[in-house]
Amino acid sequence: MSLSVTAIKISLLLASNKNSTYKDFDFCMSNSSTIDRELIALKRKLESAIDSKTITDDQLKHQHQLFTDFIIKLSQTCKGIDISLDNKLAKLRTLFNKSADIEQIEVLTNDISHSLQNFSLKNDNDIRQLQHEFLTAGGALQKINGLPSDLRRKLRTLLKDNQESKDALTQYVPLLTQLLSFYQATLKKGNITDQANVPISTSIIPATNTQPVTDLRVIRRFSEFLDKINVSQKYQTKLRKIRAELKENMPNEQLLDSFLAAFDLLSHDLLQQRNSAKVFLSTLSEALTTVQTAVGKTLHVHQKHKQQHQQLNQQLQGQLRELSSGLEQANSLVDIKVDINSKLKAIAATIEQKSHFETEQQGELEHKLIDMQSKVNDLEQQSKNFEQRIKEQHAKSLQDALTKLYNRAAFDEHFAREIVRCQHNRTPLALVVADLDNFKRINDTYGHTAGDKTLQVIANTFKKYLEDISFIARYGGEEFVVIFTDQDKTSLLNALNSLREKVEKLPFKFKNNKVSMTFSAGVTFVKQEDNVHIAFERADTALYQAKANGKNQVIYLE
Ligand SMILES: Nc1nc2c(ncn2[C@@H]2O[C@H](COP(=O)(O)OP(=O)(O)OP(=O)(O)O)[C@@H](O)[C@H]2O)c(=O)[nH]1
Repeated sequence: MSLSVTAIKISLLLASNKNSTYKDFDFCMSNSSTIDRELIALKRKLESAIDSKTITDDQLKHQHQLFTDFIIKLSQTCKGIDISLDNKLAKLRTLFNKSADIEQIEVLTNDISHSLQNFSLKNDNDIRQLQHEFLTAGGALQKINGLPSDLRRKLRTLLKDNQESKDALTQYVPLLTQLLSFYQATLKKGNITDQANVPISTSIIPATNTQPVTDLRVIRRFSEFLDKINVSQKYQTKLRKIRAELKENMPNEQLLDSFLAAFDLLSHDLLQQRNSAKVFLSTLSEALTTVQTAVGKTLHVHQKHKQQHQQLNQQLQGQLRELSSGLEQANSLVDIKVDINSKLKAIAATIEQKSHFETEQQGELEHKLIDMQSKVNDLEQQSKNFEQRIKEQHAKSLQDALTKLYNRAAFDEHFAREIVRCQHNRTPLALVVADLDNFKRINDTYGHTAGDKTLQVIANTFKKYLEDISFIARYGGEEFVVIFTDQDKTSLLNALNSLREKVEKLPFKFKNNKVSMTFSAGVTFVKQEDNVHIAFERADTALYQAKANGKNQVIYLE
C-alpha cells in the first residue's frame, strides 16, 4: 500500500514534468507485475484527469469571458443612470480583469444585484409618475385648439396605450417629449389657446436648448404651424423666410432662434393691429369732435342769424309804422312826399341789408354744410376701410393659408351652427372626415414642398367636385372635413366615392416618378341626440375602420 502511494507520488511528479518518460519508471519496476498493472491504471486515470481539467479550464475561461462581456454590457446600459451603480460595475470589471479573489467578486456582485433591484423599483415608480404626468399633459394637449389631426390621433393612441401598458409609454416617451416641448414653445407664443389651462408638466420636457435637435418631426410640426399662421401683409415675407430657413438637422439653438423670431413677428403684428385700431379710434373721435363742433357752430350761426333777422324785421316794421304815422301827421302834400321819400329810402336800405345778410348767411351755411359733409364722408370712408380690414382679417382667420380651404376654426364654427339648425329643422346633416393615405411617404421620399403641393392639388380637387354641395375645411395636417346639408345617404356616398376615384387618378409626378394618392373617409349623419363631439367621434371611428380595412375607401357609420 505504501508502495502504491509512492508510485502515485512519482507518477504525479512525472506528469508535472513533460520531459520525463514513463519508460524509465517501467524499467525500474518491471519485476513487479501487480505494481505494473496498478501503475498502468493510475497512468490512465491521471491522463483522463489531465484531459478533463483542460476542458474545465476552457469552459471556465469561456464563462469568465461571457460574464465579463455581460458586465460590460450591463455597465453600458446602466451608464449615467446611477453613479454609484456605474462605479460598482467599473470596480467589478477591474476585479475580473485582475482575476481577483472569488469571495471579493461575490460580495460586489451581491451588492450590484441589490442596487439593480433598487434601481428597478425606482424606475417603476418613475415610470408610474411619468405615466400620470403623461395622462395629465396629454389630456391638456388634446384640448388645444388647432392641434393637427395627425398629432391628435397619435396622442389618442398614446393615451390609450399608456392606460393599458407602461411599456408602450416607455417606447413613446421620446416622441411625447418632443411633442410636448414643441407645443410648450408654441403655446408660449400664445397662438394656440390652451382651453384646459392645465399646466404641462415640465419634468418630462427636456431643456431644449441643451439638446441637439435630431428629430425632423419637430421641425416639420413647426413649419406646419408657421403655415397656419395668418399675419398681416407686412410680416408675410419675414414669416416665409423663417419657414424657408427651417432645415433638416438644424441645430437646436437655431431652431430656438426661429421660434423666437416667429414669436417676435407675431407680437409685432399683434401690436400693429392694436395700434392701427387705436389710430382708427382716435381719428374717429377726432372726426366726431369736428363734426360736433361744426354742428354746434352752425347752430350758433343759425341762432345769430335768427336774431339779426328779427332785428331787421323789427327795424322794417318800425320804419313802416313810422311811415304811416308820418302820413297821419303830415300837413301838406310836399311834406308827405319828402317824408315818404326819406322813409322809403331807409326801408330800401334795410331791405337791401336784409337781402345782403340773407345771401351771406346762405353762403356761410352752405360752406359749413359742405365742410361738414366732407368730414362725414371722410369718416364714412375710414369706417369702410376699417370694416373691410376687419372683414379681411376675419376671412383670413377662417382660411387655411396653404390650401385656401376653410380652416379648423371655420369648421368648428360652421359645424356647431349647422348642428343646431339641422336638429331644430330635423333636416339631414352629414359629416365626413377624410385623411390622405400614406402621406408621410410623400414627405419622406420627395420632401416637404412636394407634400405641400400634393395637399394643395387634393384640396383643389375636393373644391372642384364638392364645393357646390358642401362646406369643405382642412381640419389639420392631411385631414379634411366636409359638411353636407340636405343630402341623402346614397347621393352622399356616390359623391364621395366619385371624388375618391378622381383623386386616385390624379397624375402626380415627383422626381420623374408617377405617384398615386388616395384618401380614406368616414361618414356619418348627425342624430337628434348628438353633439359636435359625438358626431365627430363617430365619423372619425368610421375613418379608422376605412384605414384598418386597407385604406382608399369610404366607410359609413350609422
Ligand atoms: N408637407 C406637409 N406635410 C404635412 C403637413 N401636415 C402634416 N403633414 C405630414 O403628414 C404626415 C402624416 O403622417 P401620418 O399621420 O403617419 O399619416 P400617413 O402617412 O398618411 O398614414 P395613414 O394616415 O395611416 O395612411 C406627417 O409626415 C406630417 O408631417 C403639411 O402641412 N405639409
